[in-house]
Amino acid sequence: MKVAIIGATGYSGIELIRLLQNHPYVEIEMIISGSHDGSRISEVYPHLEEIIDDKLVALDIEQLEKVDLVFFATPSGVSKNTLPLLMDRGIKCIDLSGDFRLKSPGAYEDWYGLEAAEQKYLDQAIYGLSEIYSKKISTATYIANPGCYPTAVLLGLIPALKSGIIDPGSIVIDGKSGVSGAGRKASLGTHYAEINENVKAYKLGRHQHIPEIEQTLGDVYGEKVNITFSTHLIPMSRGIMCTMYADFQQDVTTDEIIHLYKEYYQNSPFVRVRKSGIWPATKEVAGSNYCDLGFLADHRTGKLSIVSVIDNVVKGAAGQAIQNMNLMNGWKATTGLLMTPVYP
Ligand SMILES: NC(=O)C1=CN([C@@H]2O[C@H](COP(=O)(O)OP(=O)(O)OC[C@H]3O[C@@H](n4cnc5c(N)ncnc54)[C@H](OP(=O)(O)O)[C@@H]3O)[C@@H](O)[C@H]2O)C=CC1
Ligand SMILES: CC(=O)N[C@@H](CCC(=O)OP(=O)(O)O)C(=O)O
Repeated sequence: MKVAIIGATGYSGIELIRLLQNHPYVEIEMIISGSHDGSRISEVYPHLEEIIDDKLVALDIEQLEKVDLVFFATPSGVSKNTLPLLMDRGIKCIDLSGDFRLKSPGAYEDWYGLEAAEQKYLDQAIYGLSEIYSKKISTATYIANPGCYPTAVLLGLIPALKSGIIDPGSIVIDGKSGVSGAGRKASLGTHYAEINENVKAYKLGRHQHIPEIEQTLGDVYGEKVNITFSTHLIPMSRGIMCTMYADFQQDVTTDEIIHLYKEYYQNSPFVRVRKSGIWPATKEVAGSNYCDLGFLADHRTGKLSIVSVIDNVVKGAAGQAIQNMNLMNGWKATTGLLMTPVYP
């Protein structure tokens, strides 16, 4: 199958290229770059020298008719204009940005501060949280790939919420991300001296992933769910940890919770559930498509704690996008994605 990548020189684009090198059924036909067209990809990223030397090309919608699927690895605000042109031509797309995740144009405009795509285009995109919506994804033509934090949060919360164990009104999420989550473009907030030996809270109460998480929790629970979500930037390159807290509605033990999650994810090879007392760490998923989960049912406080870790660029972006491409094509979800995490 032939694919194209738009926004290839960003962190998610380059991760798509790395992962697709090992995919048995995919050939990268076009690597599209607005900033470096005419250069070789290995000139922009020397670690690819003698591995992949393709020339970067400028975007040309007509040329995309040659490929079977297009990945958008562009910032929010780009695909909402370009992806509808591909929808009109029936070309399969997976969008890694936030442009097609929210079903309400008003919510997108409120949280992203940008004009939304037309409703008829938003309606065609399926939210690509692979483990939860695999059936819908298998027949989809257009995928809105989830955000990095929502992937970690939703995989951690959904089984407990659906089973009625936790009070949906009591959910508090503490999220921490490595700096690659902010993309490759330099900025004051991600400058070395600002980040090194520092931890910063940011976007409290106004993070664009709040409506995305609430939309999906509401969908699986059947009622509106509001969350408290606090995000922090920490001095590492890759990785997200979300620690979540919620009040019990039922009397359950940690072992019962672990049993529930193991059953829920028994056919989900990328979700790994830790034993009681063992907590997942970001290094344990680095460079891989795994989401690892740990649990504590604390009867002293009446609260459930859930720890969820992913690699933001893999399971939080390029890896999950490839998992979705696999599901869309009827291939095994793990095709090309079974890497052992990089440790240490
Ligand atoms: N980094 C992460 O952990 C995650 C990122 N995402 C989402 O994936 C998308 C890409 O993120 P990421 O790779 O981190 O971002 P980067 O900033 O690293 O890269 C984005 C790339 O998009 C292209 N681009 C930038 N501005 C424009 C523009 N105005 N019009 C068209 N193309 C543009 C550029 O590539 P070129 O010049 O080659 O065209 C740029 O390198 C974003 O929407 C992000 O929110 C989602 C989950 C996790
Ligand atoms: C560390 C950091 O800045 N992370 C980004 C994640 C952005 C992202 O990937 O999300 P969208 O695709 O929804 O834009 C943030 O918190 O906004």
